[in-house]
Amino acid sequence: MSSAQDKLKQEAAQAALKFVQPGTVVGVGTGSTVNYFIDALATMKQDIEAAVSSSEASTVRLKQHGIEVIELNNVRDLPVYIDGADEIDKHFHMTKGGGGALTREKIIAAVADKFICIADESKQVGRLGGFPIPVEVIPMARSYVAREIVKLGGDPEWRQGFVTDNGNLILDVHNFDILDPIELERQLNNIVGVVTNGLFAARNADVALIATAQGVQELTL
Ligand SMILES: O=C(CO)[C@H](O)[C@H](O)COP(=O)(O)O
Repeated sequence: MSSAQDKLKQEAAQAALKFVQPGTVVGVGTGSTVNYFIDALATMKQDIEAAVSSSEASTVRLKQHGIEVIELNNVRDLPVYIDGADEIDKHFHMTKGGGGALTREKIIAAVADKFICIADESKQVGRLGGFPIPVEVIPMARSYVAREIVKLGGDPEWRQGFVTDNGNLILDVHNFDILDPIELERQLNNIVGVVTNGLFAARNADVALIATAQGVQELTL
């Protein structure tokens, strides 16, 4: 364990186990908090049917634990999706995609009945936007999308050297003044060449498990 924050991430991840329903497929996100969740999920791998994964990295870790990973296209019922966040506000709107897995994360979140967000307390914010908003972009549209984002009031920065699992690029957008996350999510997704963006507002979390020094808080709206 490298830090107090890692310990909190691990506690939030462990608390998510109670939302895993035996005999079902589990949706699994991406990131350091989710890595702890995958390790915890391994202790009950005999009880679940399989997992669907939001990234190649999570797939590797799941398989290392002997957890079967199946294609989302073969899943009809997905009771829960468990994932971290870069920021979460009081409406459970989130910024995600620090790890670049936002598109697959958003797809699985859309399919799942419940989104369980696991995070340490540093991720709680009054207003989204301190963490840059990642935007996944088709490579040939990078410059055009960047110019359109400037018109919306953001400062895009190309995450150079990074390619998503889908073969696309990421623009990290700084300095948005986010008064209405649902509207900004929609506006960004309307730019031609954008695959999706890291605002998870139209589909927010249902439950937030926030780890603090005093224990894990289970929050619902
Ligand atoms: O959206 C994500 C990856 O695309 C992660 O959930 C987010 O970046 C939080 O990561 P971590 O748990 O490492 O703090």
